[in-house]
Amino acid sequence: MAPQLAVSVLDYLSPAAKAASLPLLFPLLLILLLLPYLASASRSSSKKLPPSPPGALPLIGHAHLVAALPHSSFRRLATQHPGCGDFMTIRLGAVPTMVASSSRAAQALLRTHELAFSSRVHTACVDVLTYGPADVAFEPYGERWRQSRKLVATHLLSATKVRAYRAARLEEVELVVGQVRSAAAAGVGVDVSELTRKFTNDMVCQAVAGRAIRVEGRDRVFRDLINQTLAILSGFNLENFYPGIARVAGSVLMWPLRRKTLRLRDRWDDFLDRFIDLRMSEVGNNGVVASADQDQDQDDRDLLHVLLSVQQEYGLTRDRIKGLMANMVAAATDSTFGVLEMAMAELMLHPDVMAKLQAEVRKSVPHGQNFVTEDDLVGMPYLKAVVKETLRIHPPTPLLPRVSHEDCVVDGYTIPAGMPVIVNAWALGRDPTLWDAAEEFIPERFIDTGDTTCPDFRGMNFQYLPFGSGRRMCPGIGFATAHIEIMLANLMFHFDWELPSSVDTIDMTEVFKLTVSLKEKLILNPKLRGDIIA
Ligand code: HEM
Repeated sequence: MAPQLAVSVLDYLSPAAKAASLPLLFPLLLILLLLPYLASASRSSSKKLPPSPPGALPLIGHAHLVAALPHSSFRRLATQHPGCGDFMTIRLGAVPTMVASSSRAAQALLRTHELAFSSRVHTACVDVLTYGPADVAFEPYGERWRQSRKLVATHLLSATKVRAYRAARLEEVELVVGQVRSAAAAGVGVDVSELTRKFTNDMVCQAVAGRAIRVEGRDRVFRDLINQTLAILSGFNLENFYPGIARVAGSVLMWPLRRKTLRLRDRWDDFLDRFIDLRMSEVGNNGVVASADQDQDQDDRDLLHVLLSVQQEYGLTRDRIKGLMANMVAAATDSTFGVLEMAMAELMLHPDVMAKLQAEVRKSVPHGQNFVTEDDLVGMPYLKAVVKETLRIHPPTPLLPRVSHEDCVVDGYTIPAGMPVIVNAWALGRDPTLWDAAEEFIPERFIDTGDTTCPDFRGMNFQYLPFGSGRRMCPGIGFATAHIEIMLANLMFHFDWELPSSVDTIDMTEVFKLTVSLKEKLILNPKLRGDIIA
């Protein structure tokens, strides 16, 4: 979904192939490019689509107007052009895409016509990397998606399961605090981005595949696979912009990307198969894992164990098990870590907010206790407000990608089946008509004062959708917030934080790879509180 939109189609060829084939390729490409463009333009002209901002060029449409941060470009186009504020049609290559930028538009799509927009676009690359798709995130809406979603919601992400991991979470937090403490003692900086990313990745991997994931650096392999998967999914893909050409000349033009994707999928296979085989040999019993009813200690079971135990009952193929495992780790890691990174960056930019948060955390922990536990979090409304404000101003998944699976009339516009639809959740969180001082970081807006109602992020407030809304909304809210809150609280409890002497301020430049994170690593100097028991 996250396109390097301005990339030329020719970038797909190797330098040698490019040189040899340019004279022949160019006219051919031009014809091929024009055909689907004209065909789709004439098809869509018979429907009344939302207005388009001016400036579309033949062949590439609005792609040149969409920069590296598409959420920001979409908002600029929506606010600058009259009539585009709610819905607009952006043409990316040959593909018309509807973008919804207001709370009213989000509500129309995600509540009034929710069912019609409850699928996602998937391409051949997505299918290869998601085993079908056989995961939760890309699987089209239907019976199989419902079954997969129920499996992960019950056996990985339910409140009971999230609670069951609280001891493991605290153990991981202690490891991180130990590392930061060593850095503080040595007077050196720590890479907060790396620490929080590793913390999230380790916890997610453990919940999905058990503690053995950490043996011999397997968690690092998992992370590398995810990084490469996100790079492919967020990079330029001819199929996303010129599906007609991809169909006609796909085998030639898409070969380099396809080869890269297949190689990556082989690495996923190698990794996940070994893991599944190992688990089956460990449980013995001819590889038959105890069923949910037979298993005494159900809360502690990781997702792989559960999937193997219900494999026969649900008719799960091995590929589907692999798709679900990979999907959970990929969906959970960067989004959750992104909030921790951005929260720490905003706190550094707002020392008054950091001081207020530290005061709340430090006073809520009983005297003599040397870590914040999850029981202590109950008395920390400001911590929760800081997390919510971070999610408002920096939602890690800024765009909600959907596709219409039937023709649908929305607000007088006819959206044809198969049209990609994007809700710009980032724009909603920064809409000045919905939020006072919308661009400012003010956690107080999320403190419930009794006379105002604070927006909640559970998908019913259409001005604030960091986790999406409707049946495709994020199932990992409880899992994510549990990790973010306990880690942030402990970072505030144990340490004071300073910028390295070589730096004046935090560089908030973002990069977008389906999720958003800081472009530069967040390096900070921790100072250990004098009064804390080591
Ligand atoms: C702060 C952290 C997170 C944020 C901000 C976030 C945000 C989102 C958003 C915006 C969506 C798309 C929703 C829509 O289309 O309406 C989504 C989907 C999803 N998220 Fe999260 N997420 C986070 C953490 C997690 C975690 C921890 C997990 C799992 C352990 C997870 C699993 C998923 C899955 C499986 C989907 C696809 C759901 C579907 O299509 O049915 N997410 N997330």
